[in-house]
Amino acid sequence: MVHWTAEEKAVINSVWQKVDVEQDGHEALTRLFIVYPWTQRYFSTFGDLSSPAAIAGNPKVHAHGKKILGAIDNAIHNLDDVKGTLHDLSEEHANELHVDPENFRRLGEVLIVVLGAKLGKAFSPQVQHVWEKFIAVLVDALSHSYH
Ligand code: HEM
Repeated sequence: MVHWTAEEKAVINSVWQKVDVEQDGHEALTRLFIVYPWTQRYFSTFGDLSSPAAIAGNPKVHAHGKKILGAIDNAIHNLDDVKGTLHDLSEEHANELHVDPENFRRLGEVLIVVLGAKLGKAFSPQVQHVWEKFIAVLVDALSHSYH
């Protein structure tokens, strides 16, 4: 079981309060598709992803980014049981969507970049350190059904 100190929880929550699930989710998923283009292959139903402008302007990317950050929001509200909270999503990604779990790390990485760009100096090394732990817990929970 993951242990969180009161300080770690406070850091995660104070950053998350500044996040706009819709806008920042859109930015994170746009970044995922541009930085790691092979991740697009799972989203053949999304239509035009042929250029950075097409990706950024695609309404399905917008809607799906919000869904992803909505799930992360749920995990943050349940820090003491991230694994249980994301259990069904892990099953779905493993058994129905067949997403290579390495891609969860990539999503975590672009989220860190989005947070860093948004918070600037407030996203200090200490804050990043706590967020890297959260991302590791998130990736582990989503990867659970692959084990
Ligand atoms: C790491 C954080 C991630 C979270 C929290 C997350 C969350 C979600 C959520 C909430 C859904 C909607 C599930 C539903 O409505 O039943 C979803 C669907 C999906 N996810 Fe993820 N996801 C993540 C990463 C990824 C990655 C990295 C990929 C692939 C590269 C991926 C591929 C998909 C696909 C293909 C769908 C179905 C999309 C559709 O057809 O509407 N996910 N995900």
